[in-house]
Amino acid sequence: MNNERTIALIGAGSMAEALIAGMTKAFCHPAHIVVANRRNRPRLEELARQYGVGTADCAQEAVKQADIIILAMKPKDVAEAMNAIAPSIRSDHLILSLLAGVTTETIERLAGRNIPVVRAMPNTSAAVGLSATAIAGGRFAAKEHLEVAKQLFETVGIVAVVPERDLHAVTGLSGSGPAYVYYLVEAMEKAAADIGLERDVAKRLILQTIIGAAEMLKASDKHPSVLRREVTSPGGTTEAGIGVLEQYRFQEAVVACIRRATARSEELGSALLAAIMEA
Ligand SMILES: NC(=O)C1=CN([C@@H]2O[C@H](COP(=O)(O)OP(=O)(O)OC[C@H]3O[C@@H](n4cnc5c(N)ncnc54)[C@H](OP(=O)(O)O)[C@@H]3O)[C@@H](O)[C@H]2O)C=CC1
Ligand SMILES: O=C(O)[C@@H]1CCC=N1
Repeated sequence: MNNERTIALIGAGSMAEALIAGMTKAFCHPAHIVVANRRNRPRLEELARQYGVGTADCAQEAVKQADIIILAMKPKDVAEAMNAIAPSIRSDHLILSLLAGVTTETIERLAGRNIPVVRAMPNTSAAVGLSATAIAGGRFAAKEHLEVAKQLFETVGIVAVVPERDLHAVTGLSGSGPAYVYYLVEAMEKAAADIGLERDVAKRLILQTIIGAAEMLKASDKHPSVLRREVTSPGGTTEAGIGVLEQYRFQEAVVACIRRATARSEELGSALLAAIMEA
């Protein structure tokens, strides 16, 4: 908790909350965080009550108090938000953008000045200190800015520094990734109900299965296909089950899913840039 910088979070949604939960455990005292949103005042009060963070009546007020500005609104709302805060942005500010698809160049344009921007793609597991985050620096981000971003995101999980062009793929893979796992769990819960297992028992068994498999992947240097084969007895139950997944082209579906999410990140970024250039 040796960070003394004040952080303004602009946006108070799921990702902002995941970061607040993680940062207040390991990065900074809640008094060093000030949160602003567009209009949902009860949401700010809820975050203040739960985490002890400060709140601001508007984004501009939050920015004036801060050393680091974290952009945590949806990509479609960033132009409006940046218009409001641009007059209060100082050259010693560091902007961290969490926005899917939006390039550092777009943020620099919206800021209207040569400002250090670090683009980050965390995921909501930041709330429990287990985010998989990738970061990339913009044109005016020095080594020290990337280092600050790395330190901040390391308090909520692991951090990879990547070339900015890779962030679309990271978004499709690990930014959206927790949702794919939750979707799998939803399906396992439906199946458990279908085959007559009691709900709470099934929930416990599914959770431990997911945690156990993740821990095995972490602890062992075996390829996932080897770990899978170790579960699969010839003529046994797993082989029968995986055969059905193959019929449904499960792996192809996952690859297509991640490709589509990656393409969507590119679309979000280019649509915003086109709108800014037109305005
Ligand atoms: N959710 C996730 O898993 C991840 C999200 N991201 C990125 O994080 C960003 C936020 O996503 P998420 O938390 O899910 O979004 P949410 O919809 O949950 O929250 C968006 C927040 O932005 C606020 N907001 C909107 N417009 C403005 C504005 N003009 N000024 C100030 N605040 C504003 C909203 O306030 P109000 O409610 O008052 O309108 C709301 O608090 C996105 O850009 C997304 O791409 C990145 C990684 C993972
Ligand atoms: O769905 C989204 O657009 C955001 C970005 C990554 C996860 N959620």
